Amino acid sequence: MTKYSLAVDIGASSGRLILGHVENGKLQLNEIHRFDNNIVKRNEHFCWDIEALFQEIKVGINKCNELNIKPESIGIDTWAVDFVLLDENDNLLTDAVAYRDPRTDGIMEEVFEIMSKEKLYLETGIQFQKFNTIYQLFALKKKSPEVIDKAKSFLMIPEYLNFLLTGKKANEYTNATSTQLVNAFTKQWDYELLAKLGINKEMFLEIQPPKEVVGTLSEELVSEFGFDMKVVLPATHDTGSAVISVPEIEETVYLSSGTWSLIGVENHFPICVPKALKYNFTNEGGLDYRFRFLKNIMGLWMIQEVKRNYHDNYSFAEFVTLAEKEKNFQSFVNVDDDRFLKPENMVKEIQQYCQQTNQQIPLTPGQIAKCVYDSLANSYKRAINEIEEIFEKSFSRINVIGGGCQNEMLNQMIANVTNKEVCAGPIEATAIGNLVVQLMALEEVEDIQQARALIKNSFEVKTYKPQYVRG
Ligand SMILES: Nc1ncnc2c1ncn2[C@@H]1O[C@H](COP(=O)(O)OP(=O)(O)O)[C@@H](O)[C@H]1O
Ligand SMILES: C[C@H](O)[C@H](O)[C@@H](O)C(=O)COP(=O)(O)O
Ligand SMILES: [Mg+2]
Repeated sequence: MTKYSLAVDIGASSGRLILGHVENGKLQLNEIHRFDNNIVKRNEHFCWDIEALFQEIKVGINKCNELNIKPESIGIDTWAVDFVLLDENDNLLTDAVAYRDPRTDGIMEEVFEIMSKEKLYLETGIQFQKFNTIYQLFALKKKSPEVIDKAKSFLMIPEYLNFLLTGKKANEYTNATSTQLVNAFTKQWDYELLAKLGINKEMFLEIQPPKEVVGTLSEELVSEFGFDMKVVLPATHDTGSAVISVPEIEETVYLSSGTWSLIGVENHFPICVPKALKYNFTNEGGLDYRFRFLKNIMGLWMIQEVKRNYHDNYSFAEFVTLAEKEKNFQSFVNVDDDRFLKPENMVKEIQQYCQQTNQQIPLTPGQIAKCVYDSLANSYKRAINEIEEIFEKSFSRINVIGGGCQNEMLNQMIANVTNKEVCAGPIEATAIGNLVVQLMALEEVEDIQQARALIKNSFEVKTYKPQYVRG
């Protein structure tokens, strides 16, 4: 009998539920539900509407009944770093505050007074993003120490959604590493660091690796859906799941291209050398305790905000078409400037940056989009140069995965500026990585090697060769 698994992949801009099963040696996908994921304002903070997200998950699960499919398992992955705290009665003590909220402004520097940046990096190997969980918790402790003291459970977003499904609580390794509170070598919570920060360690649970089963659905949900499922821990950090889907990981730089651009390589040990710190690379956890040596680049968030600024009058595909008509326009912004993390108006922010740097100011939607794409491609080139400097080797291939791999113009730009071959796909890399870990838990797939072979055999990737562009 065919065994189906259900992946719930919620990125920072959109969520999707995708059924997966193996048939004729290929992983067959069926997207059964898709929804927007928008930041909302609550109690003066930018937050995720976690209740709405859980309702969307339930809508998606119920659609299985319309298909007369009862999945064996479900697995949830989302963006990193964000969390909720529960009290002794498992009631929410906090909103699901979003990492783009300004509550962590200036906090990183305060933490460095307790533990130096260098020591923090040597112990955790995690990149310095001002919104890392460590800084969110320190900010919360400063503003509302009573909340931190009352907290009995720390759950990251996928883990809280698992709790709503099962009543069970578990912290998962790949996402836990994004907090900058896990020791890269022990792979456990860094209790000494927590003590120094005055954060109670009791609320952190034993870290579990991907493939573990959290539990099964609550009785209430079984009666609501009409069937039960195993709730499996995929790599619950979405990028952790995405990287599993890179079919040819050796000699490859992956670019997980979605709201964020996560660019890096797969490693089997953490690299915390001074140059990695200087270039702000991270060592986030991967499947089977691999490491994702990567860095965050602002990503397609910028074009998402541009789209919103133009009142959604243009689709993502239309922005590409408009940009292609502006081949002679070329201005660049530093995409990783904090000013682009959550500006009032992205279009104006980009125009102001170009004016302040004495460049041609993009005025049309096509010129704005071209500026974003050119700037992202340049940032990717710089990151790849840094990776090759650290590894003292050249990488021959770039694999773009995620929604952004549909941007053919950007794929070609990346090939041209890096002078490397670009492979694009799979689009739903995160959900695919989520699914294959569930299939491993169900013993349908043996290991990551077999999973990658299955993925290679199941999904087309499009190749882009460097082209000489007339100056
Ligand atoms: N048809 C398309 N053409 C070009 N770019 C696209 C297309 N569809 C989606 N994208 C890009 O993919 C991005 C979303 O990627 P996705 O991986 O779904 O994001 P996330 O997981 O962060 O929500 C969009 O911001 C957009 O820039
Ligand atoms: C805030 C984190 O850096 C972010 O979650 C990143 O790690 C990530 O995974 C983003 O994934 P998207 O699919 O939302 O781009
Ligand atoms: Mg994503």
